[in-house]
Amino acid sequence: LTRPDAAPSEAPAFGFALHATDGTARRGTVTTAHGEIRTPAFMPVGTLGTVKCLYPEQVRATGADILLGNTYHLMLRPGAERVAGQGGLHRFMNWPHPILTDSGGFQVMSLAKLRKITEKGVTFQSHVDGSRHELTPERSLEIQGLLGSDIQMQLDECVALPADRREMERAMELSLRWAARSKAAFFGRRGHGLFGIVQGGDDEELRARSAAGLVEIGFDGYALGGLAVGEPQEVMFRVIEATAPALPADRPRYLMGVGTPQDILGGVARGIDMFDCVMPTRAGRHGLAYTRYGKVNLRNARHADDPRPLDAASDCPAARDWSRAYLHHLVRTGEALGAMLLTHVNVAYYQSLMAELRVAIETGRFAEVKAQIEADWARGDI
Ligand SMILES: CNc1nc2cc3c(=O)[nH]c(N)nc3c(CCO)c2[nH]1
Repeated sequence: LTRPDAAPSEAPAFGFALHATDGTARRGTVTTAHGEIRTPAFMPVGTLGTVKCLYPEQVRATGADILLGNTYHLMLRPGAERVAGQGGLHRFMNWPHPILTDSGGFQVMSLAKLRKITEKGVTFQSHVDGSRHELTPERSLEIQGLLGSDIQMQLDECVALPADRREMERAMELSLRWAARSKAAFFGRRGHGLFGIVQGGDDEELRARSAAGLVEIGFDGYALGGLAVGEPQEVMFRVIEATAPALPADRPRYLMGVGTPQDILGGVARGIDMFDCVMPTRAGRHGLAYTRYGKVNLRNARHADDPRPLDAASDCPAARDWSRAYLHHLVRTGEALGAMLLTHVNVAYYQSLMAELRVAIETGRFAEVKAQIEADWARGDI
């Protein structure tokens, strides 16, 4: 792995290598200035420069190669220039491995107040203190550069579904124009990549136009945006099936904001390489555990006298070394250790799922492993 303080000249060039495919499932490696990412990969979300309730080394020990940070949140607190002054986000949060930052557009639309979208960019009021801010494709990349993230995302406009076709077309075409401005503004230090984001809602023709437009501009990777915004799973899968084949096979494909273990399994099967979702971390803080046999709600009184760990076979200490009775007690009393242990359980489960899928694709057993995973989920936690 590259030293976190590697001088730009020593950093490896940004790249993607495809090692194996099994059907449309892909096994690859993304190379960045701060190290390699084994795909299919799940990125735990570290919105404010922390994966909530976990130490960075715990996150690393679960098998995570890359974290996600957010331009919107970090530009408001503590400020991009301040993070840069502290040596950048890797140093600031003591995570010397790859980081991907989202561009802020999605978070503005879902969090900020008084948002206004123009050709230039988006203006908004902070949800924290009401202060006014502007994000343009150029300023978003300037912020991501100050943070020092290894994979930077273009500023885009994501519309909630269902939406009418004109609205999806307008946002898709604006995002494409912003993609071109992002490419022009991106000063890609060695080992840092810029991803374009496919929009177009649930309309396959709009998605095809967006993908073709992005490929024409040329990016280091391509994200599928505008999904996991309220549409049924089968709509999401249909959009992936229509879009993935239109993207270059030799570039990473990132499905933004996805998802449940079931969404991820279906996304990997359809050719997606990278995922991010707040689900494992957020659920952990709410007493919900993800295990190989499905979800377990530790708030439920049925666990009050259960001496068993969540998963005795897990290599995650939080799933192995404490009883359900104890976890139930911590959740019911609102003890911080409850959120810490269940976040650890969930992030470790998501990483173990990705590791199992990577091996399955390498060994040509993806269909068989997928069926076994789905059978374990159906069996449920007993
Ligand atoms: C939870 N669902 C979700 N859908 C998304 C869709 C988008 C999108 O279309 N564009 C950008 N820039 N980010 C997105 C994000 C944040 C990723 O964590 C999404 N997150």
